[in-house]
Amino acid sequence: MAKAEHHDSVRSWVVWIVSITAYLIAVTQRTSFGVAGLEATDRFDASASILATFSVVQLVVYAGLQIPVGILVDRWGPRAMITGGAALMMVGQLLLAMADSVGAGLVGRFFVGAGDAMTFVSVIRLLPIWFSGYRIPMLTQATGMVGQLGQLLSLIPFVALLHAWSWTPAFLSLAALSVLGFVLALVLISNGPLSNEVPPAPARARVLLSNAWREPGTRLGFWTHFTTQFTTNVFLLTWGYPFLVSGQGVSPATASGLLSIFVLVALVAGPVLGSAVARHPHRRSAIAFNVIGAIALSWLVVLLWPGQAPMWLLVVLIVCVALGGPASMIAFDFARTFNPSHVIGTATGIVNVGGFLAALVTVYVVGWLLDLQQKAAGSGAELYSLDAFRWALSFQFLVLFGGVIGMVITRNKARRNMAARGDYTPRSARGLSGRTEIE
Ligand SMILES: NCCCC[C@H](N)C(=O)NCC(=O)O
Repeated sequence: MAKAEHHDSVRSWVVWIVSITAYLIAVTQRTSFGVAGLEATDRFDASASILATFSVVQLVVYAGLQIPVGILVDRWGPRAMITGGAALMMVGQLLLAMADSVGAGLVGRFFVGAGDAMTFVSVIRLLPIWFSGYRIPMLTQATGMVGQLGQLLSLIPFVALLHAWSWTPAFLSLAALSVLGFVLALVLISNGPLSNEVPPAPARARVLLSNAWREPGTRLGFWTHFTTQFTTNVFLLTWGYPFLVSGQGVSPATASGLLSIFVLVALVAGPVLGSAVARHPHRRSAIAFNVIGAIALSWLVVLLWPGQAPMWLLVVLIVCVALGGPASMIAFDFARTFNPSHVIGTATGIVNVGGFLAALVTVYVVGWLLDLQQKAAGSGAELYSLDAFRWALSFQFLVLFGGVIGMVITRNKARRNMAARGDYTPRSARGLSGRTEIE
């Protein structure tokens, strides 16, 4: 991509800092309900499965809105979407602050999920507007990393507020945080000089979607996100903790320590992968395949290990699974570089469905397989035994395999298209030609 005059300017950095602040706030809103589980159980007089419904509703809303959001980012620009997202999250947290029934709480969580869904894709869309190509892979990684710090805001100050002030004031302060995000985004984010490139009137949604989907590079991004990210989500959102504690016999405190390795790995691996992608854009899918190989191999060894795995092996597993988070950001690079600028939002939305869809399916099927084995073993059988986990978590290999097939097919298709345009040769794939932006 040619460097425009406004690229990498002071204004660019202001827009980026404000937009990642909006994303950080969105991740805080996203993760706030999870850390208030015990208080929510009391407030709504809820069972574990009702509590789980709150997370599922939020994830389904998030994943389901990615494509509409991507299309709207291309039509209205990222600024409207980030400010709109902050407004929706504010409404959602207000409703949650006042809610005293499960139904009212779920409506609040629906709004939070919808506002959250509008943020990340818009922030990623701002990067090629404001920065030159070589900076974008690093900034994409940095965006992902900063966003994850939002989880710390939920874990530390929000939990402290919840304990000191109770439910309503704590959730009202989260609503106030989104007001801050709204005002900052409204005042300081701009769609840039390219904003007048938004394509004109009707049928745009269908056309944008079909243009983005027909591009094999978008589908390569979808499958890359699908395959790299889902094991991280499955581990962090649901099955990691019970697998470690009940399956592997690790103490709850050690399990929490092991889960915090995810943040460490993201902080270290993000810049490494970002600079690798910036220096070797022709190696992007190879980098993703290596991470996927490490995830599959580490799971294979842990699940085949006779008895409980030693601590060093569990650490290796978690490091490999955690690499999936930063590796999944490569998928957005495919969306950006294979599509014309007026379709990048839509393509980014499509890509961002991948990992969340794979995670939703896997979380559900693993739970179903655990239940099934318990039923088959008869009454009194342990739900979370190590052997039950071995079979249930093996479902991940099917998803990994399906994702890799999708990646190989779409990568080959992307290469064929590029070869037809004269943009790809086996030499360029080895990085010897000086051409950039291939997979
Ligand atoms: N450093 C890991 C960040 C992973 C981010 C992830 N790939 C992603 O797709 N995030 C979307 C979001 O809305 O957070």
